[in-house]
Amino acid sequence: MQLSAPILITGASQRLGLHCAERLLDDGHAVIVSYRTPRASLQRLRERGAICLQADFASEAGILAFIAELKAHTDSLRAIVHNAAEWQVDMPGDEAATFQRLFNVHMLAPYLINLHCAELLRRSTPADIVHLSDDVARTGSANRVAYCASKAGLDNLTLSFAAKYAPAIKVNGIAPALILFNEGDDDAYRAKTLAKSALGIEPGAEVIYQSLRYLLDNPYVTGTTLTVNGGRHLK
Ligand SMILES: NC(=O)C1=CN([C@@H]2O[C@H](COP(=O)(O)OP(=O)(O)OC[C@H]3O[C@@H](n4cnc5c(N)ncnc54)[C@H](OP(=O)(O)O)[C@@H]3O)[C@@H](O)[C@H]2O)C=CC1
Ligand SMILES: Nc1nc2c(c(=O)[nH]1)N=C([C@H](O)[C@@H](O)CO)CN2
Repeated sequence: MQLSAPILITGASQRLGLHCAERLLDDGHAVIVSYRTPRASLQRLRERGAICLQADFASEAGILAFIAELKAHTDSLRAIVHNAAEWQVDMPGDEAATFQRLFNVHMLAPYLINLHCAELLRRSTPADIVHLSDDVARTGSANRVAYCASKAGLDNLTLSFAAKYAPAIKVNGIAPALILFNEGDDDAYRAKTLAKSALGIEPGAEVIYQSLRYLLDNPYVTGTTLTVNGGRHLK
């Protein structure tokens, strides 16, 4: 039995986004995902009934084109999960373009999608927006200055949109640290990274779905960013 209006999750062709899309389908939700790069994972999502829409949030035009395509596929939304992100180091010689792209993906896309799609969320009760941020916004980052600043700005969007859309739409964030290593991460990097948290584990994507589930199901939480970082702030 399918539950209410679809949940949109951006950047869900792999890793945390794909896991959350699969788990939302497990829980009976209709799901719409955005992807930038076609992957085999999308076929499985389509077989399970998900709508998969191609989108590149690197430019305003790409964001607005996605919004138009989304509105051609649904007239309501249960939730929007802004998961798409580019974990990019600062690029000497390409600083401005990298900065602009990261701010487009991590701030302009959530900003424009939230503004243009609020009408779709208002047709659902309850309704949620969830921003996937990064615990590194708490501390800053010497080699990912632009990435970190854009995620800190996303945390501020959580506060503003929570105030703007209450009580009809709850707006919250999730700020992870080391949930899932990347394939190219070597043993030295993995050991160094695990040592940064009090709990010292690579938990896997389910801890993010648990956090998302909590935010979707709790009627009394808005303007909050959940820290899911293994206790990094304690070290
Ligand atoms: N994994 C972790 O340990 C941590 C993750 N996070 C945050 O959690 C979220 C999910 O993390 P994770 O699964 O590792 O993310 P990924 O690095 O796998 O990125 C998620 C997706 O974002 C999409 N994306 C990147 N750039 C663009 C763009 N210009 N337009 C549209 N989509 C784009 C990619 O699409 P495609 O592949 O199709 O090109 C990718 O599949 C992110 O917001 C991340 O910052 C925070 C801290 C730790
Ligand atoms: N979009 C992404 N953001 C982040 C990733 C990632 O793989 N994709 N990974 C991390 C790291 O796990 C970091 O938390 C520890 O090294 C951070 N953000």
